[in-house]
Amino acid sequence: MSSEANAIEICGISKSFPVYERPHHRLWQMLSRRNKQRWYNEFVALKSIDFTIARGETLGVVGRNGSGKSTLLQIICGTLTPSAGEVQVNGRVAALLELGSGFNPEFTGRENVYLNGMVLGLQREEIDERFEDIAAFAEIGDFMDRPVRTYSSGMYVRLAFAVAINVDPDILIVDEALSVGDEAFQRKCFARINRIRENGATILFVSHSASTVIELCDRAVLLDGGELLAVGTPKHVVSRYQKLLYSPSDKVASIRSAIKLESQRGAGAPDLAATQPVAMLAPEALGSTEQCDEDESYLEPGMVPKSTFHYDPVGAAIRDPHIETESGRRVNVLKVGRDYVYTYRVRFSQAATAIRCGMLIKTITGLELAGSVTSWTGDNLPYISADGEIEVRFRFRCAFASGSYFLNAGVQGRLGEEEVYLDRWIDAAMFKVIHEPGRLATTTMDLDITPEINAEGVAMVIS
Ligand SMILES: Nc1ncnc2c1ncn2[C@@H]1O[C@H](COP(=O)(O)OP(=O)(O)OP(=O)(O)O)[C@@H](O)[C@H]1O
Repeated sequence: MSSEANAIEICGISKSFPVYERPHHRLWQMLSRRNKQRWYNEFVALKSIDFTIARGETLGVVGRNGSGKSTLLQIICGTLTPSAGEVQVNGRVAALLELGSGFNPEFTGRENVYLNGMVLGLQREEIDERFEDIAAFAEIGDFMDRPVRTYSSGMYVRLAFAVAINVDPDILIVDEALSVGDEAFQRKCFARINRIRENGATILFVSHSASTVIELCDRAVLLDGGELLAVGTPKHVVSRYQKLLYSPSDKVASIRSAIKLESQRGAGAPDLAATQPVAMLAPEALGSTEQCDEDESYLEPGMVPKSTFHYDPVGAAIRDPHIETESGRRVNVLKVGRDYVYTYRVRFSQAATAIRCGMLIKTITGLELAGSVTSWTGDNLPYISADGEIEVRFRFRCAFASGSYFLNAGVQGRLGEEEVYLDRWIDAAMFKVIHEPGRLATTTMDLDITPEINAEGVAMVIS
């Protein structure tokens, strides 16, 4: 099956794991090999995956948690054996899989660099030559001569990345590793990945970040429940991934089948070589997915922040912070360009004066994007009695590009002479904005900017 034009050929790969209901069943299984009794159930993590990756291609792998991405990458790297099927890998693979793999924790960074380099096929002298570059890229200073078990996760990734990119890989596999480490380091890594890519290497990139996949990859695949659901341009695949991710749970099954059907119809045989043009899919194939598109916005009940921090309240309590449509329907998956209301109630247990209520919208990294207060001085809410309750409403236009956002809520006021926070919640609520094909915003804010190109005196509006 092998073709030299392909870096990786994956043919009918399946992978099952034994799952034991009770820990001692594993032991019983070992002891009962001869009498053929089975003490485990099989969990199928990958089901008949077929695709090829051309040399020099950058492929994004997206999918919900547990969809089989890491399992697939581990099979490609050779650290897991498939239960069925074949993988053909042409070239030297350097992989950055999840933290904890690759290095021996008892050895120093330096020793691990040599070990890793040799595993990846370099001679000791070659590693000697590259060692300074590796150390300079990793920026871990004296930690290079300390055992890796003493490293922070950021240091670990720095060193692992420094090794992986300095062994001249033919194939570089990156599994979300870049999400650890500070932004400056992440930028440096992306710049280096781009250089590796320009030099003709093949890159496999697993990411949950839509914008990264769209920016970095030539093509993408969507895995779901161990199945290859879609293959195509990054934008196309990411939009299908986001539909799955953000759809209400009762619609997931129909959206999943629509995507699958669309792939079968539009893309033909499942073996999609990179050279094969990506079919643009028939609109009717999406069926219920289009129906979901027509919903302006909806509520994903399980989508609540896990980072909520509630300061001790003094004299008032914020209740039920949430977003709703103007007609009062609760939502947390929003559409760009539409108006919404962020609202909460405040119940006072002490009388307060000069009351000001506030809100703040932040990105996932904590970058503050927009905020508002009901007034700067509190003069529009001069007094509330001890048993009073108010409703606070902040109407806003969703001017954010696709992604996740977090909301704070806070109430300030005077108890006697002193101005204090009466109640304050960090990450009180969250929302997501769905990616909409055709929108051209490139960063966090989507201000509906209309680009225009003037060519030879003729004005063209880009639509
Ligand atoms: N050794 C194992 N034994 C049993 N089940 C496993 C094993 N390894 C993985 N799985 C299961 O296989 C499925 C796919 O796992 P995998 O780690 O490949 O998913 P993923 O797409 O990488 O997920 P995530 O985005 O959360 O990292 C999951 O349901 C996982 O629980």
